[in-house]
Amino acid sequence: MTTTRQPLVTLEHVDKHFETAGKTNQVLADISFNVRKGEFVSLLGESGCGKSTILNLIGGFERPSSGQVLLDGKAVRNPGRRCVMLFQEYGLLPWRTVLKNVELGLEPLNLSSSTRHERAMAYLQLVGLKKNIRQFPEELSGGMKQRVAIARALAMKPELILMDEPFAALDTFNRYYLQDELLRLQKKEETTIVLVTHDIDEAVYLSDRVMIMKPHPGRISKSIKIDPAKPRDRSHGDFHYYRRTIFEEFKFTQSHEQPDFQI
Ligand SMILES: Nc1ncnc2c1ncn2[C@@H]1O[C@H](COP(=O)(O)OP(=O)(O)OP(=O)(O)O)[C@@H](O)[C@H]1O
Repeated sequence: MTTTRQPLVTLEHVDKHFETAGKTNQVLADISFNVRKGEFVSLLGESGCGKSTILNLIGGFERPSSGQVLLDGKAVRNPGRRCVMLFQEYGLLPWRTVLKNVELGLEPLNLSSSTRHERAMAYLQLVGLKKNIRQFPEELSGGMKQRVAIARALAMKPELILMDEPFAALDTFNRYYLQDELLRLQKKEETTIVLVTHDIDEAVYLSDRVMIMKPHPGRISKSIKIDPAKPRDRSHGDFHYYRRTIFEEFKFTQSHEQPDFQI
């Protein structure tokens, strides 16, 4: 969509290792890629190949062992307000209601309390939780908790959203609905999104580019540009072409075991 724009995110020759029980575990090797402003990029790869670690590096929650991670040309050293991370485990505060959890993300933004309330309500309506605003997280299903987390991230209107399997706990109907809403809002607000997923269908539906990762150590093996205009038709031949192209990338390297993908 916005392929002529400047990079917002740049990874240059990033290596990452962790020291665990006296042993070095090299998780990422020589990762280099850009994400342009307004672009939607997915990271797709088997469990443990380092996808979440890449998000943590971009978000400033981890530092590279070597190489660098840049946001708008400046080295990322800490988490900042320009970027919101949507965690797998929702990150909701159990003692705050649904509404107060969404308002929480807006508290540092210096908005009036009425603006904060209105914005939180608008995004809760978007994710279909307007009737649940006074409930607490423990009273919600996993999918509902994730919808609260999505509403909170979107309400903050960040330049960059990092999403770690945000739709995995949702049923198909809610997943498709929220995927469409996410694309609509992303286009309107020109948000840049990096998504981690195991779901090939989801990656093809949402992304401008899919980065395929291979493990041990984690590296980018291929970058596939997804050309058809959005919203895409999941039943169209083009869509199946991209699904098949991506699936083939895994099929021949993992013949010893079943890939943990949804297709
Ligand atoms: N803070 C940490 N300390 C030690 N090891 C870590 C840490 N974070 C991640 N790892 C290791 O790095 C490797 C990659 O983990 P990561 O969560 O990035 O993979 P992933 O591809 O996102 O996996 P999944 O799809 O299962 O979420 C794993 O072996 C994991 O144990």
